[in-house]
Amino acid sequence: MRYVSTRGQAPSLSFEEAMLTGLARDGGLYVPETVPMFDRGQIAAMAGLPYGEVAFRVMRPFIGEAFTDDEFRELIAKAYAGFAHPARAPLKQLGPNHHLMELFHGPTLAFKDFAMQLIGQLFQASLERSGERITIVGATSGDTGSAAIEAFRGLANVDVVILYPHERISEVQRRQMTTPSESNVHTLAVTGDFDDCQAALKDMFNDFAFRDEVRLAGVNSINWGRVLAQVVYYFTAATSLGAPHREVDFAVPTGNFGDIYAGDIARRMGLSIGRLVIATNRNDILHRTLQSGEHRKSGVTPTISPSMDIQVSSNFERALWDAYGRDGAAVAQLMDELKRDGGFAVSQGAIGRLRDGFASGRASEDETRETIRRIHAETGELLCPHSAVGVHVAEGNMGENPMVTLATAHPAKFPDAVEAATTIRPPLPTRMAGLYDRPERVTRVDNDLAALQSVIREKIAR
Ligand SMILES: Cc1ncc(COP(=O)(O)O)c(C=O)c1O
Ligand SMILES: N[C@@H](CCOP(=O)(O)O)C(=O)O
Repeated sequence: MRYVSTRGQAPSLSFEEAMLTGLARDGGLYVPETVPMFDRGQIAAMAGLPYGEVAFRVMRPFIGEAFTDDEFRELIAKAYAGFAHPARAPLKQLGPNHHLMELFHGPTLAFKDFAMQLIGQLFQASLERSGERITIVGATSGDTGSAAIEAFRGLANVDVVILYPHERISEVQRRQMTTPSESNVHTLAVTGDFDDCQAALKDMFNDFAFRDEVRLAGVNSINWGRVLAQVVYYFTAATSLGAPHREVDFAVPTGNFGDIYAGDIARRMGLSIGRLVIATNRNDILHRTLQSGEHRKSGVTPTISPSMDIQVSSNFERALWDAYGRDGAAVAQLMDELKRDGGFAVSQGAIGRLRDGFASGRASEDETRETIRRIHAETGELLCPHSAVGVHVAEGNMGENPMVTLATAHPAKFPDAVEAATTIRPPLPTRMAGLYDRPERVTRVDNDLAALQSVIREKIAR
């Protein structure tokens, strides 16, 4: 299995190389050259298997020679051992044809743990073999950062540097990143919004001298390994609801487009997914794109679902690459226009293909709060605001198929929003007791590439 860049100019790589490389050297994202397909029998056989076994079967065809079967099984087992629910990604019924997939039982209470815990294991195994030392730099709107720190803290051959937008994440998210005391963890509060942090991260990857000097690696969903690990739970959910014998729809709270893109990969592997519904908050560039055919940035507006306060949706580039018939030159031109002019018109053919694969909707702040209140009153389930955006949009897109909404974070990560909607303040799980008592460690940095690079050099020179 080889991986190629969405911009067509970087060398193709193996799974392990693509995982350690992060962003391709032409600025593109790595994607598998071909997507392996399962037949109906192989998919039917996954129903009811333990999560780790489905993870092995789904991901194995993508990893090539990087790990033996035994090694890979062991790394998967270690990755999911710390999850608090035996099913890992349990389904709950919300209504007659509507299910919620709870993806927040990992160590940092967000769906990011599914991929980050595994990536942590894969990186460690790979670095132990090579003896290399790397600097992971990540941009976060709150959840990726805490999951990355949890996965990499204390490792001897890794520094992990996280950029988050100052005052634009919840207190729990901030404390998860600023209270770990390990000396290889460095948290930077950057002036600006998540898009600024992600743009700075990509600029660092495109500065080859800096990239090579610090041996830069990335664990945002830029990294194909992140997307791959998120493909698995589409299989566990759909097969438990009758796939491959019937279709299942999914509604996905969406920001950087990594999670829903993983669903698209599952569908291309042969899983009977009907519609993939993009659910956005007021930062609705993806919903507007599907409606109008025009992909155009507007400013990022802070919302009660801060992890989705994103307008430059990194993985949409992967979907465009597919929609433009895998034409790297066309994608490179669109990305230049996005950077230079703030947007571009999607071609007729490409927007048609995107509309065939994806539906979309958005939730206002009031709709999000009302959904949290109503679902709690009707079912007893407390939703985090991101999951509530998903449920609201799912309800407007119900068809014949069962609908699964992805619950992407635990309500206790966003206690203010949940309390405002329900009067209930969701407590943190006991394993996180003490989060409010520990001292915080964070460095304020301006949104300036040279300033960020200089702070990173300082932090890793220990
Ligand atoms: C809680 C939560 N929900 C949804 C999303 C959106 O996921 P994606 O960026 O993969 O679209 C994020 C951030 O990524 C998140 O942290
Ligand atoms: N919402 C994310 C944003 C980064 O997304 P990623 O999937 O590309 O890492 C966050 O919580 O940081």
